[in-house]
Amino acid sequence: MTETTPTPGAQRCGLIAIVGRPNVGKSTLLNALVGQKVSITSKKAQTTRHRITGVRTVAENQFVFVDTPGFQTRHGNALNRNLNRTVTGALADVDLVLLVVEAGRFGLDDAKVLALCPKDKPVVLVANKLDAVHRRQELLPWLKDMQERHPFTEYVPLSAKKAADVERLFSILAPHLPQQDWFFEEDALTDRSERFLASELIREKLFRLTGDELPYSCTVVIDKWEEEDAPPPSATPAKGKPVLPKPPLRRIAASIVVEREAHKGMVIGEGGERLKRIGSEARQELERLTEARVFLELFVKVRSGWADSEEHLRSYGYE
Ligand SMILES: Nc1nc2c(ncn2[C@@H]2O[C@H](COP(=O)(O)OP(=O)(O)OP(=O)(O)O)[C@@H](O)[C@H]2O)c(=O)[nH]1
Repeated sequence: MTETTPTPGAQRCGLIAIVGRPNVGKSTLLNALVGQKVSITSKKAQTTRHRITGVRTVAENQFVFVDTPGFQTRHGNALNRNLNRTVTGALADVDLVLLVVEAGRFGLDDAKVLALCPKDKPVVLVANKLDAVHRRQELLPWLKDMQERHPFTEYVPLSAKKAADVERLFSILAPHLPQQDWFFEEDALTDRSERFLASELIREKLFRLTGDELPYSCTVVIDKWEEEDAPPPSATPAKGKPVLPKPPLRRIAASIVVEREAHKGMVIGEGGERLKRIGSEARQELERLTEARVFLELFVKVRSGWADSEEHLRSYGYE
């Protein structure tokens, strides 16, 4: 929702980090806030590994969202150490932190994320999945308990799946943004490249179509990305037929990197059916998002132990 440019000096703009343990609904909230799919949502925990920025401008306020991965508490391997660094790094330079928890619940994992939140910045408690709370009055003692844990700037029970709740969140957050000029054009949505969107989309299809069988440590690497301009309209068009411009073409090759040979089979599926479906669904969505024709080739590679090696992480861009 963008409106007319306000008078200079009245603009507010700030960086907002969305943090929380895995599976509390951070990606769902971000997607609802920025109004376009920039991050993937999945029933599988820990599917958000990248720092993603979404931008939304409402009246004179520009909200710049930084989606951070859940604070990893269970596994100590290099991948997760890397994630924790991302969380701390993302929080160092923001203006506002949204701590997402599930309404009525606050466990050890949530407490660990709260401990990472900066003490000198406003932290808003977003109590998500309100629709799943059947006895609302039971939330009152819980909210009181939360007040005792941290002097949160605001307490916002909501459901990230309800548009009205999400719009209300903007008006709650706006007064906490610093008064400064916008960082982005009014209609900017994300600073992520199409390449990144492509790998995220493939990953989303991968997890959706493999269900719970596949460990979260699988990743997608874009090996080739070629863009061809739209060809000029073909010679003489048939009489009376309009010449429609052809959309540009993207030639993309990507590898799904799995940890074990057995996982490779899961991704490929019987007779290659599953891999075919992952590719075809990702291609269709990419074509819609980029308004280009997409030629997508998918490969599956086994990279044993990659999640444990800092060196591999660097080569896959998890810095
Ligand atoms: N009932 C209900 N479910 C929700 C709501 N918001 C998110 N979910 C569900 O919670 C699950 C996790 O959502 P995500 O948005 O992927 O969670 P996340 O915190 O980004 O997870 P990680 O990527 O693992 O850190 C999904 O199955 C969502 O559909 C909500 O408001 N109500």
